[in-house]
Amino acid sequence: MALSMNTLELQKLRRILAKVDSYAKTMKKLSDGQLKDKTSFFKKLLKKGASLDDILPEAFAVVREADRRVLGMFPFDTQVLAGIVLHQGNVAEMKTGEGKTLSATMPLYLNALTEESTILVTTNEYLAMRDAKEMGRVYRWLGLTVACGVVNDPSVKLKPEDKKKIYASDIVYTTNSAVGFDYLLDNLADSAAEKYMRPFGYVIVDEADAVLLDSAQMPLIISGAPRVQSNMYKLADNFVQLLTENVEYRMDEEKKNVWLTHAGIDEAEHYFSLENLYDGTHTELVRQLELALRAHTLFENGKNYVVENGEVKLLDAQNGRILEMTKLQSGQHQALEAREDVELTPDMRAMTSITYQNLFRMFKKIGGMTGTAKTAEDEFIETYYMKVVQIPTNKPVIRKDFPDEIYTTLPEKILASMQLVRQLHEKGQPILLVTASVEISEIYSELLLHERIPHNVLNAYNAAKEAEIIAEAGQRGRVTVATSMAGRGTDIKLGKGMAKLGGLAVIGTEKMANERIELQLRGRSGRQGDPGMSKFFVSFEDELVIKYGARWMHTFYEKHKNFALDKPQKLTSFRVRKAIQRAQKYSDSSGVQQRKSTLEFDESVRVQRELVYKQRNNLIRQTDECKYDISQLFEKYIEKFIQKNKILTSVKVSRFVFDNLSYKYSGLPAETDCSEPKKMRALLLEICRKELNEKKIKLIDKKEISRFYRLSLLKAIDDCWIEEVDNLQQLRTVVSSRQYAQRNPIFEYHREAAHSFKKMKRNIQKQAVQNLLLSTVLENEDGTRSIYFS
Ligand SMILES: Nc1ncnc2c1ncn2[C@@H]1O[C@H](COP(=O)(O)OP(=O)(O)OP(=O)(O)O)[C@@H](O)[C@H]1O
Repeated sequence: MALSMNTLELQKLRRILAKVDSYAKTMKKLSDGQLKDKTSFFKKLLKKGASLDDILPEAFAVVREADRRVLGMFPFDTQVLAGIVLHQGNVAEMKTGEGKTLSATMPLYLNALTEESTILVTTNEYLAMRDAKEMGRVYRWLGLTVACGVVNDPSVKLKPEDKKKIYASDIVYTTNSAVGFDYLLDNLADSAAEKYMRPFGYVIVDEADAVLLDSAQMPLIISGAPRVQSNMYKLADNFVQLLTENVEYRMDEEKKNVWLTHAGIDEAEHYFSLENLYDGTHTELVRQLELALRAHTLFENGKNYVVENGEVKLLDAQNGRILEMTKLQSGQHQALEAREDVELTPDMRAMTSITYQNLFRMFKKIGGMTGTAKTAEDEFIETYYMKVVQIPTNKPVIRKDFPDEIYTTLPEKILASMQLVRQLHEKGQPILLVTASVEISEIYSELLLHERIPHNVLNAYNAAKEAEIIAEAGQRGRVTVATSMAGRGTDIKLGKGMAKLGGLAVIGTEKMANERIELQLRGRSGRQGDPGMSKFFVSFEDELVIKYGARWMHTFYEKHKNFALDKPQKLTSFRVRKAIQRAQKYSDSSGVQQRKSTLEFDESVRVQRELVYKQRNNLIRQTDECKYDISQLFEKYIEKFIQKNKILTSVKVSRFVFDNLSYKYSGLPAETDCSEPKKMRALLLEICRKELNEKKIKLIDKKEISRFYRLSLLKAIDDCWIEEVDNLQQLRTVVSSRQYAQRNPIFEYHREAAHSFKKMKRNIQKQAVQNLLLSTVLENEDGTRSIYFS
C-alpha cells in the first residue's frame, strides 16, 4: 500500500520533471548573460501574478543549466524529483550519497525569487559553510545574494549588524541551532532597528529526521541572570560516591531514572546527621542528592558529554558533536561539574526557550531531505503535516550490507571486529570504524596502535580536523575511527583504484539506538553507485541490549559470560537476531514517546511565547508614536486595587501609592475620606497623571516620550516573561515527579501553566505602571536623556 502511494506520487512528479526536461535544450543554447537575465524575468512574472508552480519548470531548468556551467554537475532526474518534493513542502527521502546538496539548489532559487526569507539549515557548521561556499557560486552567478549564518570560530560573535546583512540575503545557509538562537535573541531586541530577522518564509531542513524529530528533546535556551548558587554540590557528590547500585539506589530498566532505596535514605540521614531526610526541611539537600545521583549514574563521560579545557560540554546524542551554548538546566550541569571536579559555573535562569518543532512550524513552508525518513513518516505527518516521498536512486546501490555479527561478551566482539579490520586493511581497503562513544573510539585507537595499524580518529575532541580526515578517509589503506560524527552529511570520496578493492568498508562496533542512525553510517559507503560494504558487531554488553533487551538475554549473558574469551563464538540463532532487532525497535519507540511528550509539554510555552512576542512586536513597531493606551492601563490597575480592598484605609492607600505610583507622596491629607471608592479612584488617577506629566516634560519631543513608553512596557514584558519561562521549566520537573503519584503530569502542567500565565499578565501590568511612574529621567551632558528603572 505504502509503496503504491509512493509510486503514484512519483508519477505526478515525473510529469513535472518532463516539463523541466523540455526546457533543457533551450537553456543549453542560451549565453551566460541570457541565462542570468532569467532571474529578473521570473521576478517580473511573479509580480504580475504568476505562481511559483507556474514558473517551476523553467526556473528549475535554469538552475540545472547554471549548476552545470558553474559547478560542472548537471542535476540528475532523481535530483530534480527531490527538488520538486522540497518545493512542495514535503520530505524527500534520498538514499545517502545521492546528492541532496545539489537537489536543494533548484527549490532554493525558485523560492528565493519571491524575495521572502529562504533558508537552508544543516546539522553542523562545517556543512553550512561548505555548502554556502560551493553552492553559493551558482546563486551569485544567477544574480541572487547568499550568506552563511555561522562562522568557523566559536569565539567570534556575530554582531546584530552582521546578522542583519546575513538574514537580508536572498538565500542563507546555516545550522538549525544558529537559526533558533538568532530567533530568540532577535526577540529580545528593544527597538525595530535592532531586529535583524525577516519573517520566516521557506526553509529546507537537511537531515530532516535528525533535526525535526530526534533533536526535539533538547530545547534551545537562552540564559540570563544566575540563580543563587547552592554550596552543596560537592558535598552531595562526595556522598553519592559511597553508594552501591541495587543496595542504596536503584535505576529503572531503561536507565532514565534513579532513586534512593530505604537503605540509601538511612545512609544519607546517617551521613548528614539528620532525623528525617524527607521531613520537608531539607528540600535543597534532597534535590542535590538527586542531581548528584543522576550525574553519577545517568550520564557518561565520552558519551553524553566531554570535559574540555576544564569545562563540561554536552554532546549531541545524534551526531556526537559538541553542543555549543547548551547546558543542562536546574543544577544538573553543576552536578556534573562537581562529579568531574572542575570549577562550577553559575546555574543560570532560563530567559527564553524554544524547541525545534515550534521553531520550524513558524515557517510558511518547510521542505525536508534526508536518507532516512520513511520509517518515521507517521511522526512527520502528525507533527508537521509533511508527506515522505522516496526518491529512487540515480544508479542502483551495490553496497553489500552484511547481517550483524553477534557475540555474548564485549571482548569477543572486539576481538572479532579487530580481526575483520586487520583482514581488510591488509588488502589496502579503506575502513571507517564507527563507535557509539568517544571513549570506545579511543579504546579502538589503542588497539590499532597496538597492532601497528596507522589510523585517524574523528571525535568531538578533534572536530577541527574533520575536513582533513574525511578527505583522506577513502584512500588506500586508510583506517578512520569515528563516532557518529562521521554519519550524516559526511561525503567520503574513494581514492584511485579503491573501487576495485571493494570500496569503503563501514564497520560498526555497536548496535545503534535506532535503525536510522545505522543506515546513515552504512550510507558513507556505496555512494553514487560505488561498491562498498558494511557490517555491525553486536554484543550482549551493548548499551542497547542492556537497556532494551529481553529479560532472557540478561540471563543468557550471565550464564555464558565466562566462556570462550580467546575464541569468539558467533551467535547465529534466529531468536537472538530477532531479539536484537526488537531491542532496537523498543529503543526507537521510547524515543518517539519522549518526543511526543516534549511536544505536549512545550505546547503551553509555545502558546504563551507567541502571545508575548506578538505583543512585543506590536510595541517595537510603534517607533514614532506609542499607541498603547496608558490611561487605560492606570485605570485598570487602580480599579483592581480598589476591588481587592473592600475596606480602604489611609495606611493602605498610602502604601499603594508609595510602592506603585510615586516616591514623592508624603501621605494622604488627614481629611481624605477613604471609604468612598469613586473619590479614591479620581485621586489615585490624578497622582498617576501628575507623575507621568513630570516625566514627559523632561523628555524632549513626542518621539522620545513614545520611546519612554515603549521601553517601560517592554521591560515589564521581558522581566515577567523571563520569570515565567523559568517558572515553567521548574514546573516541568515538579510535575514529572508526580507521575509516580498516578496523576497525569501533562494535564497538571497545562493547568498550572495557564494559572501562572494569568499571574504573569497581572505582573506585567503592575511592572509597567511602576516602570512608567517610578523611573527617573535624567538629562545627560550631551543633551540626550537616560531613563533609569527602579
Ligand atoms: N548531478 C551530479 N553529478 C555529479 N556528481 C554529483 C551530482 N550530484 C551529486 N554529486 C556528487 O555526489 C556526492 C554526494 O553528494 P552529497 O554529499 O550532496 O550527498 P548526500 O545525499 O547529501 O549524502 P548524505 O545523505 O550522506 O548526506 C558529492 O561528491 C557530489 O559532488
